[in-house]
Formats: sequence, C-alpha cells, structure tokens
Amino acid sequence: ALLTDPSQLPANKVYDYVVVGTGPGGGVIASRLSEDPNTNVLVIEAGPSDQGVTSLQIPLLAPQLQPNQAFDWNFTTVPQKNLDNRTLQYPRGRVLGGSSGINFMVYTRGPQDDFDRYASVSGDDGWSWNSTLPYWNKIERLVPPRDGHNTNGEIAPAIHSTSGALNISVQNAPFAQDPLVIETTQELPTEFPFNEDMNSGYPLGIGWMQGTYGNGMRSSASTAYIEPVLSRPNLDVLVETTVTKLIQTGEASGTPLFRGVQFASSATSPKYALNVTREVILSAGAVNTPQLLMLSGLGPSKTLSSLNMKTIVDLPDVGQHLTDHPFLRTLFGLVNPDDDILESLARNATFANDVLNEWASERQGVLTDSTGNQVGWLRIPDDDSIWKTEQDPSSGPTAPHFEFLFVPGFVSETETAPTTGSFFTLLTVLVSPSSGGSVTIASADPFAKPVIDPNFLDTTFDVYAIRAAVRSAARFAAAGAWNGFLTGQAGPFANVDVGSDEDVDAWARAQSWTIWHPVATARMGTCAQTVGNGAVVNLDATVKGVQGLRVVDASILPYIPAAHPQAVIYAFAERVADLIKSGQSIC
Ligand SMILES: Cc1cc2nc3c(=O)[nH]c(=O)nc-3n(C[C@H](O)[C@H](O)[C@H](O)COP(=O)(O)OP(=O)(O)OC[C@H]3O[C@@H](n4cnc5c(N)ncnc54)[C@H](O)[C@@H]3O)c2cc1C
Repeated sequence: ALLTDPSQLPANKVYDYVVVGTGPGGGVIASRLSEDPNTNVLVIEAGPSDQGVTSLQIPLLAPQLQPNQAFDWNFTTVPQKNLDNRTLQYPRGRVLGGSSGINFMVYTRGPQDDFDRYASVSGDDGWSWNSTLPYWNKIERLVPPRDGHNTNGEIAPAIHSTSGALNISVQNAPFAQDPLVIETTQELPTEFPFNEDMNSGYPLGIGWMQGTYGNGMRSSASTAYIEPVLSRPNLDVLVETTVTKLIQTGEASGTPLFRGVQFASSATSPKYALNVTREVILSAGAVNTPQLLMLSGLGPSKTLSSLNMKTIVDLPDVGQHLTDHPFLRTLFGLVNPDDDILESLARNATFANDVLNEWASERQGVLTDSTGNQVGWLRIPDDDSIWKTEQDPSSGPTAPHFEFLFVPGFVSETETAPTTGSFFTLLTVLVSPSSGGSVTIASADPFAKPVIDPNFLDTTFDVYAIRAAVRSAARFAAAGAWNGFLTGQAGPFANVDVGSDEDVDAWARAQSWTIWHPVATARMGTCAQTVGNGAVVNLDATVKGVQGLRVVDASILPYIPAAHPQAVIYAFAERVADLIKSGQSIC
C-alpha cells in the first residue's frame, strides 16, 4: 500500500525489512525482497509520490526538474576552491524513485574494466563484468522507439533483454543535429570512431544514446520497480516521511545490532520508531546515506565528537572518497534557429504548446527524447605526454577519460539562458577523475543540510583531462559535417582560445559544474578489510562493525563509473537483493 503519513502504518504489523529511500538502490531492493509473499517490507521515502505528475513523465522536461525545484533536495556545495570559489547547486531527487525520477535518463552500463575493478577491490569475482551480465536481463526491457523508426545500426538488440523491469530505448524522435554527429564519425574515424552499442562493455567511440524511457515516458525506479508491485499485501511504501536516525536495538556476538529506524513527517511533527526482524537497508543516496550513518553514531569519531555526538562504531571512511563527474560546456551558434529545441521551447509558446499536445495525445514528438540522442566516450591516447608524469586513474583500456553529450540548445548552469541567439552545446564530462571530496555533517539535526565538497578539478590530471576534452570537442565541431549548421564558437564561449592553456583553464574554473553523479561515500571493500581501513561496507553491502544494516545505493560503489551511474546502481542492487535472498552470511 502507499501511505503518506506514519500514523497510517498498520498497527501490530511486523516488518522483516525496512528500506530507506527509493532510488535505483532502494527501489530494486524493495521490489525484489517483497517478491516473497512471506517477507514483509516497509519502504520509507522522504519525498512524495511521483504518480500522475506530468513533469516527471515527460522526458524532455528533465532540465526543469532542478535546481531548486519541488522534487529536489536543493543542496549546495561548499565553495569550490579550484572553481573560482563558486558554490554549486547539487541536485538530488526527493520523490518516489529518487534521483531516477528527475535525472536525464542516459542509460550506460559502463566499461568492462570498471566492473572488473569492482571485483578486484572487493575480492569478489561476483562483481566482475562477466559475472554481473545476467543482471542486465532483469533490469532492461528494450522497447521500440516511440516514432517507430528502424533502429538497425543504432543498437545491438542481441545484448539486451526485452523482459526486464526498466524501459530502455534509443532516440524517440530525431534532432536535426543527429545525422551530423554520425557523419563526423565517418569523417574523423580515428579520433571519433562510431560505436554501434556502447553498452557492450566496450563503450569507446560515439554512438546512439540509450535512455530509460519507453512509450514516450520516463522510466524510473518508481515506475519500473515500485509502482507495478504496490498492490502486494506484504509491501508498504510510506512517502513524505524522513528517516531521522538508525537505531541500535541490541548486540549480536559482541557487535552493535541496528534493526531500528526513527522517522518523522517533518522537523516539527512527532517522531515515530519501528524495529524490524531482519535488516535495515539504507538507500538514501550518496549524500544522505553518509549523513544518516553519522546521525546514527556510525562515522568518523572525530566529526561526531566535535558535535558532541556519541560514536557507536568509529567508521572514518563514512562520507569520504566522494567522487563526481564535472562537466564543462562548449557553445556553438546555429545557422537555423529552429534547430535549437531548448530555446524554441522556452521562447516560442506556439511550438511549446504544439509539442505538449503531441505528447499528450500521442506520446510522440521531441518531448519523448532526453536532451540529446548520442553520446561519445573518449580516451586520452596512450602516447600522450601526460602519461610521463601522471598515473591513469581510469579502470583500464576499455574505460574513457571524457565524454561528449550533444544538446540542441543552450546549457546554462551558471547564468540564465539568453533571450536571443540559437545554440548547440557540446558538453564535455570528465568521467575518470582522480579528485576526491567528502560529505559530512555540521549539525546533529537530521533536517539540517549536509556539507558537500566534491572538490572538483583538484588534481593535475583532472585539469589536463578537461582541457584535452575541450580541445577534442572543438575538433569535433570543426569537422566539415557541421558546415552550414554551426556558425562557430558562441555565447560566453565565443572568445575562449581553445589553443591557449590559460584560456581553457580559466573557462574550466569559471564554468565547470556537476553532472550529478556523486558516489563512493560509503564504499565497498573486501571482507578482510577491517573497520577504519578504507571501506565502509563489505562485499555483500553489510556495514562493517555492525549487524543488521546494509547500504545499497551509489555510496557503496568503490570507484566512480566511467559512465552515467544509474545502470551500475541498478545492477549492484539486483545482485545484493539476490545475496540477501540467498540468506548466506558472506563475511
Ligand atoms: C539532475 C540529475 C540528472 C542525472 N542524470 C543521470 C543520467 O542521465 N543517467 C544516469 O545514469 N544517472 C543520472 N543521474 C544520477 C542518478 O540518477 C543517480 O546516480 C541515482 O539515482 C542514484 O541512486 P541512489 O539509489 O543511490 O540514490 P537516489 O536515486 O538519489 O535515491 C535516494 C532516495 O532516498 C531518499 N532519502 C534520502 N534521505 C532520506 C531520509 N533521511 N529518509 C527517507 N528517504 C530519504 C531520497 O529522497 C531519494 O528518493 C542524475 C542525477 C541527477 C540529480
């Protein structure tokens, strides 16, 4: 059942599991555990239900869902010392489905080497690329694109399932720029090779984006995993309720047992508490998970004692190792203003109405796409001079260092969009960064905002790689394919001399932004790694030093994927659900 207030919880019902949060981590766990009708599962989600909210359903409205919007936690970072001391907005979804309810839907499994590195650092071959392959069958439901076009050459259907939970498809409606992106891969195949399907384990190259959408609508952890099973009598989903603390309920073999949660509708409403018979699964995401662990006495004792809070287990790595992908925009002008879809939507009410009606009546048209139909994944060449002085932070030769995204419009995180001019944005994303930051707390108040420091561009490698990405983007946009389509560098990017290190570095400091992929704040290690030794959870996602508590969300990834992370989190959650159901104690 869907409940909206703790007072609606059925009296005397005993729950086996409580899951905190409903993003790709919590959504999968809740759905899979409640497949057993004899297992009672309670889910607690801070945000409201997404059901019937049109802005959450229409793919191309994603840019309007953050920052500072209704379904966003509206976090900000501390001033970023390498970004001219700018404070960045740091959106996280606060709605059933979590950040998958407001994200840009790019669906990328990531490179084979990423998974093989997860296996090696966790000491469990079960996390390797080959071992996790069966999980894609549970996750993916490949559906035809909405416009019914022939997808030959845009995706390799043989490596996808059509019977999983989450709708995925390639572009639903064409953008004018699409053929030119592909033409550039034919014109400059050495630097920009075409890749038919970047979800094969070998993402390098440029190809068609796969997105978590189907039938013209967003597909999220809510629509794919929770809503379809809401009628299960053994599943209760309590929304609009914030978990304020995890509670120690006793001891088991000398270690603290955490089988309780405390929660409330708001900062001023009464607090409730509840114990479960088996486990608490914490899936509050890479920002709120470390916050909740610390609020519960599980974290760095130094931080906790400075706030006069009791430490139950000293876990110094909670909140550490925060890794995220910074992106930088390169802006180009357009010959034909109609090719700028984002500005057409914002400035031309007739166009906006027409496409909205098209979506409402037929689930067709540009609103069924995300903000781009192709993606590129590129590596700094092996013979580049950077490797004489810097180590490669990527997981291996199948992993990219940077990414291209092709947006039909003006991407404007640092300013309001202009009212004139038409634009094409080639976003460059640093996907194998070596910088790391942290999430911590400055207050014992569960409703106070956590302190977030992604610490972007803190290493020589990262500054070099984003510079390399901008230059590569400029070469891409200078290909003959774009003659007659682009007018050259435009907007605030017009005067950046991409040949000058100084210019590009200043542009990076002034303009880099998060692409919203924080991970690793409660990262996974081997069973042998003891408390205080670089990891927070064991290879089966159980929290070190306690019993009855697991973390299943972006926090546990040992390294940031060189990919958009949601697919990886769905996969981690599917496997942990299997481990829980198998009942084996691994560590
Ligand atoms: C704007 C944006 C765009 C993105 N675009 C993409 C993309 O295109 N492709 C991609 O792969 N990834 C994208 N991501 C990232 C991706 O969505 C996240 O990595 C993923 O959703 C993380 O899953 P999670 O389960 O760890 O946490 P989340 O999805 O963040 O879910 C955590 C849930 O826990 C709830 N919660 C938190 N604290 C509490 C509490 N105390 N009590 C109760 N509930 C709580 C939250 O409200 C939320 O629902 C994007 C993210 C954002 C914000």
